[in-house]
Amino acid sequence: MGQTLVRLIAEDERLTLVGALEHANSPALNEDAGKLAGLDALGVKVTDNALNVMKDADGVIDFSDPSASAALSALAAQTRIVHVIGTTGFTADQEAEIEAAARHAVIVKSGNMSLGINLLTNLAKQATASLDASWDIEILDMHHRHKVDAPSGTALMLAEAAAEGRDVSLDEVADRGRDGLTGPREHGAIGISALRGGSVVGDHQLILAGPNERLVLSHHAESRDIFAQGALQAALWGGDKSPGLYTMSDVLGL
Ligand SMILES: NC(=O)C1=CN([C@@H]2O[C@H](COP(=O)(O)OP(=O)(O)OC[C@H]3O[C@@H](n4cnc5c(N)ncnc54)[C@H](OP(=O)(O)O)[C@@H]3O)[C@@H](O)[C@H]2O)C=CC1
Ligand SMILES: O=C(O)C1=N[C@H](C(=O)O)C[C@H](O)C1
Repeated sequence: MGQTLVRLIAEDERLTLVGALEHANSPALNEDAGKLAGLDALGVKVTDNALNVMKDADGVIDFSDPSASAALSALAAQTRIVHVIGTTGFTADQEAEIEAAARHAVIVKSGNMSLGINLLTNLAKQATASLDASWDIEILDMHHRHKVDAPSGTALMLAEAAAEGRDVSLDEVADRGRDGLTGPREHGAIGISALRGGSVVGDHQLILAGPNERLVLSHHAESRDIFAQGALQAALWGGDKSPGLYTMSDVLGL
């Protein structure tokens, strides 16, 4: 995602790349961010000194790792810049750290930055609010073989929306990953499953399996550009907002 962002920022005259961050052991340190993204040199060297970069920036766009994103949110609070978080796979404690940082910085966080998925999330809520619990809800994600977290952040967004539509707590009804002699499906459960393989950018389905009919809401990401475009839109949107924790629905006005 870093390389995709560098490319799209270089193409957008509203935006200037002032830094590119990696961790202290990254082989990319001191490399030119433009060259790493397959462009001409941009004169921006990759660094692990986040504070140094952030003090000169209006925003930081972050698709990295949960502990890195939680730490970065504290620096965003310190430097008062917009923090766009696309990273997925947070623990409850890391979510709480980000919420605390959002008292001092504009933080836009979403498990999926694309317009299509954020619209689908609304549709998921509408569909599950309209159908009773005789319709079983199953959510499926498929991603490339390099993805390290499961289920995807998007699958969890869809599950939250489905639970909200049905007016139940996701924690109480989520059924994550079946294996072995599971017994019959729990009435009212929201099933969440993950497939990994190949170079799939990101496929999601919300399946409503009812008595004698099945409704499938699905989204296929065809390029990672859609996530980067959403993140850049969020960074620009956040520029004149008050500190707080926002979502892509806020950015898109959905
Ligand atoms: N919300 C959305 O729309 C999207 C979210 N994502 C999420 O974004 C995250 C990253 O995805 P992706 O780009 O595919 O993953 P990659 O592994 O390709 O990129 C993550 C990068 O972050 C680096 N990194 C790890 N720790 C730190 C740190 N402490 N400080 C700075 N950089 C660090 C990694 O370095 P190294 O490889 O050396 O460890 C790597 O270069 C994932 O959580 C993914 O689920 C992805 C796409 C869209
Ligand atoms: O890791 C990815 O690639 C993606 N992660 C996000 C997720 O966990 O939902 C968004 C997108 O599907 C790509």
